[in-house]
Amino acid sequence: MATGRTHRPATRSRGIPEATVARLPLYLRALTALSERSVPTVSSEELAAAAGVNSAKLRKDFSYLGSYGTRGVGYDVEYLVYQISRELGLTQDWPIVMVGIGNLGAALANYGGFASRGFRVAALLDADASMVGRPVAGIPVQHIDDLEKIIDDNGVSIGVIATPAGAAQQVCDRLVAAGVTSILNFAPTVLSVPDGVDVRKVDLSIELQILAFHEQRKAGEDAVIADAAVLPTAAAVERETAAPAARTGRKGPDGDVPAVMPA
Ligand SMILES: NC(=O)c1ccc[n+]([C@@H]2O[C@H](COP(=O)([O-])OP(=O)(O)OC[C@H]3O[C@@H](n4cnc5c(N)ncnc54)[C@H](O)[C@@H]3O)[C@@H](O)[C@H]2O)c1
Repeated sequence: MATGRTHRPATRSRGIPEATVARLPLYLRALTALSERSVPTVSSEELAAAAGVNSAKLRKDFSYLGSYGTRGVGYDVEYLVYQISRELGLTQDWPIVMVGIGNLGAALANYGGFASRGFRVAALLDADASMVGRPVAGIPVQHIDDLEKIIDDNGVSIGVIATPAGAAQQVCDRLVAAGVTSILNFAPTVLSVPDGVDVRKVDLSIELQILAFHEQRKAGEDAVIADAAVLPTAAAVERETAAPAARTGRKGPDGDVPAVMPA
């Protein structure tokens, strides 16, 4: 039994590496913005910059799609939108269910970006009976007891979990038993799923912790720079220490008296 992230080989059966698949939504987002501005073509450099990806990587990624662009013209924006959408399986609608309609679940349900990208919310489910029938984003919340029937009736293969961590595994097991094969998990816990089930995990606090790590490192570098900045002033110290050194005859390793001792 596998756990955690998406359980797929590094290369998909059609020969597109998983890392390329992960970048396709970035290209699609940038291309959709260009398409909305009626931009007909885009160079690999412009698109790479808009997607926040290295342009050589972009050209390599597009070669897997059989898309090479036209020298001097670039890539046809509309065609590339179609190609990437097709590759990502977005040319069809995907019904999804969301489980756990609290603060986060309600915010997700209200997010317009799912529908515009072909993800239709088939049902919002919660274990709290007092929430049943209450509309969230115009969709009445249904009880978790109806999960199996809803999944079956709507042909749902993607489930979103936004329950407390303690309930997430049990919800996951029910989703999988009912036929769901892809899960987007917002609960801060690692889910165990059988082979053939994909789990993607979103955890904003982990992203923040990574940013905190970089902030800390930047602060450390700034401190080093600040220390370096005081070195000229330390030259004064050097001048001061030079006199006693001259008196004692002590020398630094390169013949000079060290201005500042390492901390
Ligand atoms: N991934 C992230 O970045 C991120 C951000 C915020 C919150 N979270 C996580 O998302 C989850 C929800 O957070 P929240 O603030 O919306 O909590 P919340 O308490 O407001 O909502 C949780 C909802 O889940 C329901 N629920 C509980 N057990 C259930 C079950 N077995 N079946 C169906 N529904 C059930 C509750 O009735 C409630 O409506 C938590 O696990 C939280 O840690 C993750």
